[in-house]
Amino acid sequence: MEGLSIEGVGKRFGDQHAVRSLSLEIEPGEFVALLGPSGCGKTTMLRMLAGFERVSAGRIALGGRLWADTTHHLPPEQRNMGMVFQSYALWPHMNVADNVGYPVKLRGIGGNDYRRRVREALALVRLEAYAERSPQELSGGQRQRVALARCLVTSPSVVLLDEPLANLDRHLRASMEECFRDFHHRTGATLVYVTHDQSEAMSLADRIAVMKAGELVQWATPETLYRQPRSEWLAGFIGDGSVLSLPGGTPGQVLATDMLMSLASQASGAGHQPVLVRPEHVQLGEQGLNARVERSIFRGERYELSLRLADLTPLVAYSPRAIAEGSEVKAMLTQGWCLEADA
Ligand SMILES: Nc1ncnc2c1ncn2[C@@H]1O[C@H](COP(=O)(O)OP(=O)(O)OP(=O)(O)O)[C@@H](O)[C@H]1O
Repeated sequence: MEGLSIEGVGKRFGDQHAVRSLSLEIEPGEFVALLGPSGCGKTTMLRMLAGFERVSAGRIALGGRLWADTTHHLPPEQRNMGMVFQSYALWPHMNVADNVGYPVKLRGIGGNDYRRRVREALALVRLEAYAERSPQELSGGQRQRVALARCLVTSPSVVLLDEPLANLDRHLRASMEECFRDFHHRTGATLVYVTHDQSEAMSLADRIAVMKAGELVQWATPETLYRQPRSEWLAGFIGDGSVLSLPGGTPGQVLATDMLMSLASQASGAGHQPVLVRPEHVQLGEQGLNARVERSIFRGERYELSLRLADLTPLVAYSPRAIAEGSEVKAMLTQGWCLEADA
């Protein structure tokens, strides 16, 4: 298996930079998500990987094989990659088995080899019993599994997925996430998965490239993105939490309780260092900063509280029990993470 290498890749449409100098070294068999808000350039990056768009700068290679640079462009069918779209793109006049077998037929493979490959691909997505059905007779999740089977029937070393769960309801998304995990585990293919849904990216990917306005903001594991997001913008994009402006600390520094409480109690909006405090690092009790409960939302296993500190800074906390809205509480901050301020 070979790694996918993206070096300084850029894409311009006229004057507009859709992607700027993006570099990622993706390990063989890694599950990677490109995550970011609408318009950040993730689909354009995926289309350059697929070979549907040319690169305006940089280079893309799989192992030792050059896929694209500014003078060279390997066409999609020579890249040994498969692609899954949110629209499924199944042929309505073909049954499930014929849809799955189509790419194999295109390669001139027939007979027993053809039938074996289709059977194995359908087994991988657990749809053997649906081989004779037409796509219209399937649910959205089943159609997406057919699209997955069709993509892996040619054993690609790289699979590109463009928001594959966007058309599915919440319940189905959860079970399809399991299907992708299983699919990744069984095939060992390198997966590049585009999504704007941070919880989907966090639960699926080994590493996530977060993009904003065409640029890479951070390339890290889900745990690192959650615990050590680089910037204020990223902290707001990933997970729950509050950002306090404190008069001390430097970006990349962890603040323990004493230091954090000392800075927070002198803050009163005077600080300039953004500090992320996750809800699990806010303890309600006998001591701490004075806060007022503005909203309490029941989340099943806990209550999510929106607090307001005396200097009016909002603070999110969790509580195992209900606390009435309007109550006065005391909040201890047990850990903070210093962020880069947004420009
Ligand atoms: N063919 C094109 N011609 C001109 N501009 C384009 C083209 N394709 C994309 N763009 C622009 O490039 C930017 C990035 O678009 P892209 O589709 O990659 O973003 P995205 O992050 O995938 O967004 P979404 O989640 O909404 O699909 C956008 O501003 C878009 O308008």
